[in-house]
Amino acid sequence: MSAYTHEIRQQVFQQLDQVKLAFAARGWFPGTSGNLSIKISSAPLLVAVTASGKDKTVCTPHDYLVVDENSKPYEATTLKPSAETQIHTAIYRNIPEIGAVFHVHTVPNNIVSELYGNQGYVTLRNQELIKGLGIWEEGAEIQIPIVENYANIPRLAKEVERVLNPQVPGVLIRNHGIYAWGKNDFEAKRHLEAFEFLFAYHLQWLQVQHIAVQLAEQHAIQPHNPLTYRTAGQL
Ligand SMILES: CSCCC(=O)C(=O)COP(=O)(O)O
Ligand SMILES: [Zn+2]
Repeated sequence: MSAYTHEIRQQVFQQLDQVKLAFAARGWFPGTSGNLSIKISSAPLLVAVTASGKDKTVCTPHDYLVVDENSKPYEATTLKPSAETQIHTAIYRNIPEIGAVFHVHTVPNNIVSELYGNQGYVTLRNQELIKGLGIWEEGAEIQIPIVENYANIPRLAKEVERVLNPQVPGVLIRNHGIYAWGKNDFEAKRHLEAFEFLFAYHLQWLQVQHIAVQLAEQHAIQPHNPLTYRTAGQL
């Protein structure tokens, strides 16, 4: 990472704008939810992060600020960093090679987090898009950690820190959303998109499976697809 300059800050803010508008176009920031960050430097840790409570469907000169390793503004500003900045800095501290952390609230990530919240993780397998997470082995199976949605952000950040697995670039917060990261903004975006596809697929598959079982019962036949016999948690 380069040393901090005004030019670098502007460049990183522009990168954040691009990611923000792409996610906003998908409706991934309902009700001002979500936050984004890109690392500017590792030593000292400096991170450009979204300001709290902003409408993320638009771009203004007051959307981002730079924070330090303590999640405090690095320069004088009237902007407040995202209320969840400590989760971002905790992830950067624990996985030093990453360069971007993105957080969105979507219906699929919320439902999956609730469905498997008691278990503390969701297992996904048999999906090509697991490769989108940078996991290329054949027949890969991944477990995405799920933590409780503590209102106390330092506690929530500690909980996220506790379950971090550098092999799986994301953590779900129950009935809240997902944090995903990557070595840069391009990779973090790819990871987040892959997670969201996998969650949407998983939920639709559960619905189709349910319909297949109902139809089979109505017609007193075995459901056609052998995958139907897997338990939901294994899908
Ligand atoms: C209105 S959503 C509740 C807060 C939240 O979960 C979130 O992601 C946005 O918080 P921020 O302070 O980053 O705007
Ligand atoms: Zn949030």
